[in-house]
Amino acid sequence: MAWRRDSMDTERDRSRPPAIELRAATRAYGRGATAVQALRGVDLALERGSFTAVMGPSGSGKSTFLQCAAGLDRPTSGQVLLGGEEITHLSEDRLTKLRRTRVGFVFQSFNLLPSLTVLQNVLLPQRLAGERQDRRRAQQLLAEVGLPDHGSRRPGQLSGGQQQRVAIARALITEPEVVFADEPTGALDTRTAREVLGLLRRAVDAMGATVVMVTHDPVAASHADQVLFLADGALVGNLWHPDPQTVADRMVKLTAEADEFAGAAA
Ligand SMILES: Nc1ncnc2c1ncn2[C@@H]1O[C@H](COP(=O)(O)OP(=O)(O)OP(=O)(O)O)[C@@H](O)[C@H]1O
Repeated sequence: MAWRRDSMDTERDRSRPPAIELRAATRAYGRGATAVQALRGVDLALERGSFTAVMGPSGSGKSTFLQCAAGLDRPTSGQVLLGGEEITHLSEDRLTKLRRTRVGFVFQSFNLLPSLTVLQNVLLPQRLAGERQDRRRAQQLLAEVGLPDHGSRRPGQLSGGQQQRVAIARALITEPEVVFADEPTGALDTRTAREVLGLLRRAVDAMGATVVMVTHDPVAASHADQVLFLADGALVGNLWHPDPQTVADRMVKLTAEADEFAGAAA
């Protein structure tokens, strides 16, 4: 059963390196006096089988963090390790391969290819990586996300929530080390959003997937094990076992501080 992980896996996980690690990661856009410090020395390690939400005021560096951690962008200095392997200095070709096989992505806008069937979309990462396309696993994943009979349809024939379920199946097909989700519920209504978050939670609990999710929504964040808070490019706090109200209170405080800072700088 694709969702179940056995206790042996849990034992093994303890002796394995973190799924993702950042060491003193910085990212500056531009140079000299006009440079923007989007990340200012971020240190963190996220264990395999964990679900982490990343929050922060607008412009705090969440997208930059996600892009550097996922190998879509390179930090200006510092290191990013995926499953213990330093990826900062990999060639473009190797980074591209890594993104196709060792990292999964779920985007706000689903990003399915409209001309492919649902099943072909799920298989796309394996196809792009030149790997054997495991139709059985793709079908199984579609069943797991509640779409057992939708494989031959086109994305345009599905609702937004169903498309996001397909995107989750696609993100899991290669058994990636980390699934990065960027506002995965931003385009969904409340009930559908809850279902999608429940699926991400199940992927972590039952499959041992590791999920890192950027979100503005305290309710979405409360599905994670931990929330990391970013402000002005730095990690300024975290919250284990988050509840929506505590997350919302922290965000109000951080946003007020960011506005105050921006006001003082203007
Ligand atoms: N390509 C770029 N060139 C210059 N500055 C950039 C670039 N991308 C981001 N920035 C700046 O870096 C900082 C962090 O941006 P980032 O998009 O990572 O923040 P964010 O927390 O994801 O914001 P939001 O919640 O609004 O999406 C901001 O000051 C932003 O203006």
